Amino acid sequence: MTPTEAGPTSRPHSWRSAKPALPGYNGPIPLFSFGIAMLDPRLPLTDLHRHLDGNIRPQTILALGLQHGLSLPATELEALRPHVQIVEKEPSLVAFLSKLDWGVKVLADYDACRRVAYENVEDLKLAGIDYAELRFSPGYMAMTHGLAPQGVVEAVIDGVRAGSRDFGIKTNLIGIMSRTFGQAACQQELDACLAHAQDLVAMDLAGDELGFPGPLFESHFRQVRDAGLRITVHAGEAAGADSIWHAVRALGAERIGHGVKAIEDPPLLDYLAARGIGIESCLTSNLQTSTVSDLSRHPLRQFLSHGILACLNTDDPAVEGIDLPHEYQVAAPLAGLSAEQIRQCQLNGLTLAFLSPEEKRQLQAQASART
Ligand SMILES: O=c1[nH]cnc2c1ncn2[C@@H]1O[C@H](CO)[C@@H](O)[C@H]1O
Ligand SMILES: [Zn+2]
Repeated sequence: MTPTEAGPTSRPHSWRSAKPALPGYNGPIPLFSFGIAMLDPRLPLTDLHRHLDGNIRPQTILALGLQHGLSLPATELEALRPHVQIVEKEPSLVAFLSKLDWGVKVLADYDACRRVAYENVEDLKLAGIDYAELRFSPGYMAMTHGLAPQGVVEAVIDGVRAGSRDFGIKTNLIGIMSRTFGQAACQQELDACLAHAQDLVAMDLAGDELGFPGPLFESHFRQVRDAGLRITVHAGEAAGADSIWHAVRALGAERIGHGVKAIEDPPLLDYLAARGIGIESCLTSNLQTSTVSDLSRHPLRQFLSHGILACLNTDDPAVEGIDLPHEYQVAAPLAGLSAEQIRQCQLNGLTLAFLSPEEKRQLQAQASART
């Protein structure tokens, strides 16, 4: 794929699904989402919640499958697509997550991990993103072919660093513990990440929130805090507001991934707003996991009007068949956000980034300088 000149409003690249990936998008799209730029080019565009291992291109899955002689459910792109991309709303988070599996099943060696990490940065460029925090689960990426999680961490660092250099995009990495595989597997992922703590900005907990609740991971996050890494936790997506309370009070989360269920607990809304705890919203993902039944019912606009620092992000863009411009230009208007609230999300992305004040100033200065 050749990198193209892509501004923030460029169309998704051709390997994305040709049509909107969702039943929810077949309805009318508000007129005001056309013709009015929902992205402010004078502000940096950030994606703070983006799984690198949930953004493996379908073509790359095919290519790696062929290269390593693996048997895939299909040998052509269009036939493979329904196995690796959401084509219909899934009934649950766990059903949605199974769509990520083929992407990691083709990671047969460290070069494959390096390749997908590198391509992830090219995708940022194609989407017009200025800064991203790419998160990944080394154990999940390692498990099919018996790779060492620490080797995966090294390959991902290497690939993302090369991509950042070649495509000129600022990135940071967040390590994920995949709760779905239990406490011991998470400890292995944590050990692999902490061996390279200087190359990561934060740790996260992702996967099956209902089956593996936060209290199982308190000792893990004690180690994360001791290592001086920042903390974001997936919470209030499949489980309720209690899961968010636990993430902020017991695990030390400064940001919450999704946090949709906070809307059920007004004192929690007050708490998040008062403490400046960010909510990393991922609108299309929340629709595709059936966390919300319809984007018009998504609580993001209420979070914003409550003064919570919420921002717009992708989650697993290749699996969802979207990228960040779609979230700003289509999903956010469908979720009832005003143009001013959408701009506030863009601002909040910079505020919430795991960057120093000086790095934020630099990103802002670069955006201000473009015409
Ligand atoms: O929306 C999500 N909610 C919870 N966990 C997720 C989501 N998307 C991906 N993962 C999980 O993150 C790890 C890979 O980075 C895997 O554990 C995957 O299941
Ligand atoms: Zn996520």
